Amino acid sequence: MRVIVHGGAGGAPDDPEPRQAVLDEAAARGADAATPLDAVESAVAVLESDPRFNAGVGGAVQSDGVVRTDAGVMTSDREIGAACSMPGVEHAASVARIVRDETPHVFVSGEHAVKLAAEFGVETGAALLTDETRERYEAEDPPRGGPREHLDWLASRFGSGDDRAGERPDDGDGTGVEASGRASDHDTVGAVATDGERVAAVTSTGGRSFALAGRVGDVPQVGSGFFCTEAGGASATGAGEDIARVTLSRRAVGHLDDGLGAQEAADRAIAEFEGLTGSGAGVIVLDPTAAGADAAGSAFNTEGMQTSVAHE
Ligand SMILES: NC(=O)C[C@H](N)C(=O)O
Repeated sequence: MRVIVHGGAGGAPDDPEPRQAVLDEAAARGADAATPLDAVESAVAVLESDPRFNAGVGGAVQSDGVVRTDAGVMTSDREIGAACSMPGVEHAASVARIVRDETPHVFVSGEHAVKLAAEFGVETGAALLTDETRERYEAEDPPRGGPREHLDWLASRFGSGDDRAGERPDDGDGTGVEASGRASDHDTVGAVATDGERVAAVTSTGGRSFALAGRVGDVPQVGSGFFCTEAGGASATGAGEDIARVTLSRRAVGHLDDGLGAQEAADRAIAEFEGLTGSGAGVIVLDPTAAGADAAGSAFNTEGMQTSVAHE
């Protein structure tokens, strides 16, 4: 099994070494699995349980002080499962897999996704809000009223929390965001795996900090946060609204379809994303037909995106 994982694109992390160790562990866990689908689920489960990443425990908080998780999974036979807006669900990717495996649907949301998780044995009621995230939220004078008050509150705050998803380094031309405040150590996670024939891709997240309660980004949207065909798979991270606008993962896999290698496909998809949106993102790509280092590619236009590749 060959597996590539990412720990999110955004600001440069304060503690890259311990984060890299967790990513390496996640990739190794995936490489041991029996199928590509088992591989991506087990790899991402390691990252969802680690508060250094913005998925599961340590996920981004929404405007009402609640962490809601989202995930999507797809396999090369074009079977899809996605689940979103789940408070208290650490392993969102496992719920996405349940949607794929156990329902005739491709996407289940909110309280019904949480009920589905509980009935199929995925833990619910987990404490996803860390003390650090709660303190940061409470320091922002949280809104009390309805969505209009929340929108006013988040106008200057959305995406400015620990995740800083999609933030690009300031290159002096005014298109980037000047690095300020605390560097990111929390970000979306994803994995792509192949056994040389079958492929699976998954992405899991807590979304973006200080988004409107109920906001759902690119991550559980097929073609945006994740995509997979016989040509290969991709998992994206970064500014979710912009990723959805250009269906970044579909774009990367489309370049594999057109005959590009994994690295070229990732590079081209990010170049196109930047050209179309001026925003920041990253993507990992896996090509089941390639061998060795050529099989995996990754690209980002943010300050950082850590990845790990393992092969069993
Ligand atoms: N950190 C991230 O990658 C955030 C994710 N793409 C979202 O917008 O929900």
